[in-house]
Amino acid sequence: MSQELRAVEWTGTGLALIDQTALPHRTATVDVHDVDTLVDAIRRLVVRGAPAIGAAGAYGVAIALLQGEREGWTDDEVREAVARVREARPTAVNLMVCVDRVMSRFDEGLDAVLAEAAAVQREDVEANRAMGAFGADWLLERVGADRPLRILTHCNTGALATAGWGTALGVIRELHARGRLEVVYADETRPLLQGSRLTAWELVHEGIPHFVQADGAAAGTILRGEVDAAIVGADRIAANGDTANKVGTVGIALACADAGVPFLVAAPTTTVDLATPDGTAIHIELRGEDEVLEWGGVRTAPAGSRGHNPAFDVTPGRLVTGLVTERGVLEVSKGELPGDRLR
Ligand SMILES: CSC[C@H]1O[C@H](OP(=O)(O)O)[C@H](O)[C@@H]1O
Repeated sequence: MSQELRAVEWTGTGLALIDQTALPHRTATVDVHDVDTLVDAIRRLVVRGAPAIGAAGAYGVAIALLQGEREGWTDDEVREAVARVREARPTAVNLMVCVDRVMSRFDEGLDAVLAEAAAVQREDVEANRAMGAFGADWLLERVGADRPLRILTHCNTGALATAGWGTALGVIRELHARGRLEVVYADETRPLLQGSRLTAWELVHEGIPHFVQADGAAAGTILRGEVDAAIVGADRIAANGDTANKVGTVGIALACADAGVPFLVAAPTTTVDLATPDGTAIHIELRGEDEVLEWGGVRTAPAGSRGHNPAFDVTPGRLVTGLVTERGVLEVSKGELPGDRLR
């Protein structure tokens, strides 16, 4: 059920976004008919996940066009509104790539913009399905064809984070569909708990066996040999394979390297940014201090404490065993680099 849900849905006159801040205990949608509401929804992670915000940004061009018609905006004012959508979050390159792709059809009018946005969404689901197969094939061939696998993942990379099926969670779904998944260890993923709230919600709905664990448990789980591989998503992948992903990812990669456990990144090629040479050039979003100082509106840290809240970290390409894309698996740590292979 959850694998088929649509985090981003065009209604014909606007967007219906699953409100991911409300899950798992409440299902709600946010209806979007104007640019300010869309920018707010992206910034508050109502809609989140690199490919999902890419799809939302793609349709954001149509939202700006329709609002411009209602409010009598000039083309320049519509373009300025689209730029605010494009800049709503800085790290996930999918947002910029998808907005730019749809804007290439701006002068053809609303129908062309909607057709391009629909293509963005359709192609993302197709890419995720292909990634699922490539990733499952790679894992079963390299890690263990003789028994079901134990997989660790971080944050949420499922249908909620994409146009459908998922990236890393799409590989996990594929293993489960093939009867080759024993268990998933899902990091809760502080501070916004995308793992315990969203990944667990998707896994429960599909009967996929899993544990939710504290982020701090991940390295020990890996070093004790309790998982066969780790697989995560990505928000921006540089030409040398350095990968920006949810904060906490690099610790998992370091533990995998020490334990000799494969560390896989699953992402569509729309997440690869060949214009960024390496991870030092990736803008890491710093989010509000309160997200780490409180939970559910209740302050957990004492007054006087400051919050340090980078939303992502960068895993060096040398630690990426494999980059799973819709075009196959690049063994980045062995020198198969996105910049060489994906131009
Ligand atoms: C399928 S990409 C998901 C990617 O995006 C998440 O970030 P956020 O929840 O802040 O949008 C996280 O980095 C995931 O790996």
